[in-house]
Amino acid sequence: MTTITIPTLAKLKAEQEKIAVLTAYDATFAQLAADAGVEVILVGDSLGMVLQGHSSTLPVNIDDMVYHTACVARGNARAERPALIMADLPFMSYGTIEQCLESARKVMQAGAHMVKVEGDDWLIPMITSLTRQGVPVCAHLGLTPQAVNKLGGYKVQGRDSDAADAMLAHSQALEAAGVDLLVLECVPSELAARISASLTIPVVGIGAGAGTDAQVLVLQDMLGLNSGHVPKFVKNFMTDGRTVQQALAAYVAEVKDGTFPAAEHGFA
Ligand SMILES: Nc1nc(=O)c2c([nH]1)NC[C@@H]1CN(c3ccc(C(=O)N[C@@H](CCC(=O)O)C(=O)O)cc3)CN21
Ligand SMILES: CC(C)C(=O)C(=O)O
Ligand SMILES: [Mg+2]
Repeated sequence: MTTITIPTLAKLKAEQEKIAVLTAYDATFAQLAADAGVEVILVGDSLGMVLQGHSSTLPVNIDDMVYHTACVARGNARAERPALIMADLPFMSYGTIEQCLESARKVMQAGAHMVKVEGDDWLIPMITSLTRQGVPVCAHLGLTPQAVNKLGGYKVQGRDSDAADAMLAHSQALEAAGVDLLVLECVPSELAARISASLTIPVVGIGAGAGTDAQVLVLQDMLGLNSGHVPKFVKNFMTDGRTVQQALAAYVAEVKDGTFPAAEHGFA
């Protein structure tokens, strides 16, 4: 079997097969995730919270992302069927075209196959440039953790009808600008389903209900390693005496057959 590519993901959406995404930040878990059948590994800037112990993703810098992307790329390469590696561009590393291209160059040269950026319309010049340079892009809408200070907390987004209409319009503009994938985080399930149905590109949900084309969770969260407040969208798969490998396989199976997410993992 060959590595997962952008066209593979588009084909999975077209064939209505759900796509399983997980974060990983190191070689061991990257290989385990790929071997469990995860199609996309996200080297998320959530590593600032999960690995570094910060209370937001803002302290993460591009060198952190390069280091963890390189670790993940080495583990992923040992998998029987490597996943597609997506790397978050961290806070304030993509505000201008020049800075965005330089940040993307660093993570792509470290082994990423795609970059992810948080934001709406304002990203279009950066997306256009990345796309022209051959860099696949994932956009991230809804709860965008890098904007936590503006949003006033980790809260569900797009609840009123104006915000919902704006999110749909932004997602369509981002697709038209060339993005290959879209993450929707903490968005009412009905809105996320409406956006997913209106786009050709796959939509990845986290706290966005069962109507998206793909699901993502933070690896530690789905292994039950969460401390403190556990977000509503998290499900612990490390149950029933499972090994880590079995928990990862259960996650992939439940995403594929639609068992996860259940209604209780989404927002109205
Ligand atoms: N371990 C971990 N898991 C994540 O999913 C995650 C991170 N870290 N770090 C970066 C962001 C931050 N995320 C978060 C953090 C908290 C909530 C949360 O508590 N949400 C409330 C919703 C409140 C409302 O109704 O508006 C919840 O109860 O789920 C959501 C996303 C998602 N990301
Ligand atoms: C939660 C996902 C979507 C993310 O951006 C991250 O892990 O950083
Ligand atoms: Mg992130």
